Amino acid sequence: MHRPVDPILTVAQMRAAEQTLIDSGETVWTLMQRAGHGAADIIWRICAGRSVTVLTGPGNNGGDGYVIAESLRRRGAPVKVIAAFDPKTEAAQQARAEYQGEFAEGAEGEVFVDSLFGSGLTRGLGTELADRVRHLAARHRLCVAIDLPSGVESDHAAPLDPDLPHYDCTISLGAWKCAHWMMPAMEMMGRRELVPIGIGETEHVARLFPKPELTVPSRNAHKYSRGLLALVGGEMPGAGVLAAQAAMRSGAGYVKLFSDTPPSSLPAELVIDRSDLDEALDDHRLSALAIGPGLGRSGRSRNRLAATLGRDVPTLCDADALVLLRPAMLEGRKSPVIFTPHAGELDRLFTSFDTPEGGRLERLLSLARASGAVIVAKGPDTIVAAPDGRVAISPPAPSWLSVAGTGDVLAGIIASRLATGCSAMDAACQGVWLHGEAACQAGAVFTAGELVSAIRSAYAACL
Ligand SMILES: NC(=O)C1=CN([C@@H]2O[C@H](COP(=O)(O)OP(=O)(O)OC[C@H]3O[C@@H](n4cnc5c(N)ncnc54)[C@H](OP(=O)(O)O)[C@@H]3O)[C@@H](O)[C@H]2O)[C@@H](O)CC1
Ligand SMILES: Nc1ncnc2c1ncn2[C@@H]1O[C@H](COP(=O)(O)OP(=O)(O)O)[C@@H](O)[C@H]1O
Repeated sequence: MHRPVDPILTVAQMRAAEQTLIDSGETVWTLMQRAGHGAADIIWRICAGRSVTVLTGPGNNGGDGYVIAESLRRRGAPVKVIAAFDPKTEAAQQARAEYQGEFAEGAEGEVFVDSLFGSGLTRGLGTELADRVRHLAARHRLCVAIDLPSGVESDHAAPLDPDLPHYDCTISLGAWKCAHWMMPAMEMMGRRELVPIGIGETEHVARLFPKPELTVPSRNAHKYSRGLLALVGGEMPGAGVLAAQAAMRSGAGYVKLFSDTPPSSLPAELVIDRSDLDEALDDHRLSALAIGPGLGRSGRSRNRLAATLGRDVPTLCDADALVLLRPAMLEGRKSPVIFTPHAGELDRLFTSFDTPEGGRLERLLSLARASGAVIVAKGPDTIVAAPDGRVAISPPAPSWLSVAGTGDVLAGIIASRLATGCSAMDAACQGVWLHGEAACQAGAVFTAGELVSAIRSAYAACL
């Protein structure tokens, strides 16, 4: 992936980025103007002449609200401001002074703009303010949050009060923040819009990963040059077959299943190697291995995992492999490893690798460093963390993925990308993206098998 991708900043990183702009000659006022006018452009399109109520707070987020209100007023939109606080910062006071429109105490209308608190939130709203926000949200047809919904602590993506409203649109100012893309807060955001305010390349905690750019096989490609992937099966080989079917559609030229007890019905193109695992693993042409789907948790399964990880070949571990995995099994390895845990498997990995408590991103990075593996933390907000400190967050995938077997499909896709020669980080990001896109293409209520069928069109969309 070579395209520039969107950085995601912590609140401290956002402040540092704003300070860099101020050091280069901008002022908070000019930045607020840029942010407010950019947000007003979006709200103007949303309100389409309908009445707008802007709730303002004491800080610069409130200041943005006044800039938005004045900008909409000048264009002829019916606007009212509800000032929950007097402005405290210089820029917010200036914005308040320039606003020439109406004020109200309470209002009903079409569009509610929440400009109460943004990244400066230091505590929960408390009953009175939270009630006020809920009440206003309920009395307007559309709700728009400026920068962040009020009451959301951004770095941990945490709503600090119960039952805060869900918004139709959240307009992020300057750069994305963690809460825009991480659960549980991301659920409240609605459509996300970003207003640039001139922030350049900056220190960031994570990136939002973009659509991968895949290529057609070279003219002289053959099955081995495109990558030989072996899925190491176990006690329940059906899951391995599902992963293999996904892998066969995700780039690798040759996919084998190492299993001495394969299911009776198999796709004709899937090659089964029933020989002793050590013998099968001796193939020097193997470009990647994957183990976990259907492995089981017996002593034999543990031995198969140890034998697999004992080969210094890029390897993906999923499902039962993550439960059986012990740090000693990775000793001496030089080739990359990818772990694809769901929340329960992730907790076990934190225990196995003695990962210190901490914020979610911090903890994933600690696990990546301790294990040397790229971690794909699956869920509604899949996060990929690498041992070198890189973190990428997936754009949200359809919740129809919450059905048995879709994790096996993801494991097959990522392992296939790994077999093609991608780095572990690229394989993980490309795989998660293809999986999410396949889910979009599959529509509603699909099975894991139907998701596999949709990989082809997801792949084609990346060529
Ligand atoms: N800086 C820039 O260059 C630009 C910044 N921009 C904008 O600024 C926003 C950040 O502004 P900000 O730092 O002033 O914080 P903001 O969210 O308005 O609130 C802080 C105030 O609220 C108060 N407070 C906090 N929590 C509270 C609670 N629960 N209940 C009650 N009070 C509470 C807190 O007071 P204190 O904690 O001291 O009591 C303080 O007075 C950012 O999101 C973006 O919209 C853009 O204009 C672009 C340029
Ligand atoms: N609510 C959801 N929204 C988006 N993606 C989801 C959701 N629930 C699960 N997924 C995705 O579906 C897959 C489920 O994987 P996993 O839990 O390992 O299932 P299984 O073990 O049954 O194959 C993961 O890729 C996960 O990110």
